[in-house]
Amino acid sequence: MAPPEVSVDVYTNTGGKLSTTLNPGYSKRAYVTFLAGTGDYVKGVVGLAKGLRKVKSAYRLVVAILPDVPEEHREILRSQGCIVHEIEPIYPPENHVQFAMAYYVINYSKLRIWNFEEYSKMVYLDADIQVFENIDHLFDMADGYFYAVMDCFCEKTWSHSAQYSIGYCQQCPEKVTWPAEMGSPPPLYFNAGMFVYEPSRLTYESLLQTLRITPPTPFAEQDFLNMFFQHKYKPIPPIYNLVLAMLWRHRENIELEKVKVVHYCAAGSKPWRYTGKEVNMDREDIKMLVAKWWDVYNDESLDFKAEDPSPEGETFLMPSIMASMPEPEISYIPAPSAA
Ligand SMILES: O=c1ccn([C@@H]2O[C@H](COP(=O)(O)OP(=O)(O)O[C@H]3O[C@H](CO)[C@H](O)[C@H](O)[C@H]3O)[C@@H](O)[C@H]2O)c(=O)[nH]1
Ligand SMILES: O[C@H]1[C@H](O)[C@@H](O)[C@H](O)[C@@H](O)[C@H]1O
Ligand SMILES: [Mn+2]
Repeated sequence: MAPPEVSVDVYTNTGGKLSTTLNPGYSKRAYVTFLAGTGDYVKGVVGLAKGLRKVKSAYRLVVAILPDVPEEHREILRSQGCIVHEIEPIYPPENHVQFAMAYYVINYSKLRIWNFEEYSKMVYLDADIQVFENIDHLFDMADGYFYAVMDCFCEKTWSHSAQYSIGYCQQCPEKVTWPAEMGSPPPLYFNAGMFVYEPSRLTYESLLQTLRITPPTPFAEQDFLNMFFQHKYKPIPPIYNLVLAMLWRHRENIELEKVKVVHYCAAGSKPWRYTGKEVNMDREDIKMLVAKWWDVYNDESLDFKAEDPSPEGETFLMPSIMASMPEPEISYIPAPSAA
């Protein structure tokens, strides 16, 4: 049976409030990011909030913050229209593991976002991500899966892995094939800087319980989520999370002009720390993408204004329109053959 239509207040990312008759399901969507510490990642979140506004996203940005984020930074985020949601840190079980980056340990706290049950569907985005085109259609994909973009194993951060020492990457599995004597190739592995998921108390509890018996590994919660959602994972095209190393490792897999979401994760590429000195950082495409991030960040017209009326042509999808919409065009990347 169809859910009842009720009148609800919907706050849009552009600051408007739409009081209208809707299927309540559509108001229960939001973007979510994560912020820890007193450092400069807060700039990334501000940039992201402004980026989502620029592309006229219909949904708010929730920021899951650890207790160590200073009040001053929380205030900046609220003044940019973000919903600030404090979470408790999560620590993995004790183990002597070397994380690919020492600070990755804090990322286990991200698991708390499965407890945000006031939302039925969320799109998680790292603070070092920028959205250059509207991706609201990702919320319309079928429930019951975990959607994310396949990662690349070619950078030095992967040097601890078998993939790296063999020279195997799932982005070009035919180039260096997985040695038969090592069994079947590893399952598809996603980058956990961007994903589409459904908050659920049951899943949340299962995540925490599983973590208790799972020793930490170099890519922290990214490895953990890959293991946990292995059978629910559906790859989406790299335009939804351009891991920058793809530009010099697998250029043939990327249509740069079609990219909607850029992930400034390569060493030296965080726009707010960018110097251009690190390896690959003097590339023209990188300079262009860093400049594009700054354009959004510095654009005062994108600052949140609480009194703004909802703009005309807001891309808010009414159920009746939704019904006549074609399915979003997602061409799933085929899995590499197990042979
Ligand atoms: O001091 C910090 C460090 C990190 N973060 C948050 O944690 C996220 C993850 O950190 P990075 O973006 O620096 O990490 P990478 O993109 O290099 O790492 C990748 O691997 C990580 C393994 O823990 C995570 O899965 C992450 O989402 C994934 O993109 C940041 O975007 C930001 O949201 C902070 O708030 N403050
Ligand atoms: O999974 C990792 C991780 O996201 C790193 O931050 C990034 O630099 C690597 O390229 C990627 O493969
Ligand atoms: Mn990141």
